[in-house]
Amino acid sequence: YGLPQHYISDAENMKSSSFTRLGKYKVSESNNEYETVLPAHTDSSTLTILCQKDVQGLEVLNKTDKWIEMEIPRDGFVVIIGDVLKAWSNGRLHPVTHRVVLRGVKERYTFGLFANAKEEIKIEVPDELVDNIHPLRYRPFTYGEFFNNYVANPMEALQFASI
Ligand SMILES: O=C(O)CCC(=O)C(=O)O
Ligand SMILES: [Fe+2]
Repeated sequence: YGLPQHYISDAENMKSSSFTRLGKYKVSESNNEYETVLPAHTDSSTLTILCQKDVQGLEVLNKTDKWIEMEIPRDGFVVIIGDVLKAWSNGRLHPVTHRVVLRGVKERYTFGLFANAKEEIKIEVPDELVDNIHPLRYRPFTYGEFFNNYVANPMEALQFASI
């Protein structure tokens, strides 16, 4: 996108509050139907990296609003763009809406790395990503400001900073 190869920002300078999470999803024994165990959402991270053990279940929403079942390979990872990276990239990178649906009674385990900036870190579109064809779409904001909006309204979390 025209950025220098090494773009150093505050968030890159380890001022992060990234975390990992081990997830366990289980359906009730009595339920033989498909069950949505994690509702549709986009991530509040900058970037999420996920792997899982054996049981599939991740689904992503495509451009025509169809749910697509992801097949995560045994030793593979899924990389999901978070809302923050959408703003940071001036709208070039797109956070995918995703959910977890279980189709059997076997529990599903996932392990995720959620890359996040600390609350006080400013998310600001680099000048290189703004030009006549790509006018500035998001004003600068702190991660904390974003997160408050995400909690209040997860599906429109970037609205507050949209220009
Ligand atoms: O467990 C998964 O496959 C997805 C988890 C997820 O989307 C999340 O924790 O935000
Ligand atoms: Fe997610």
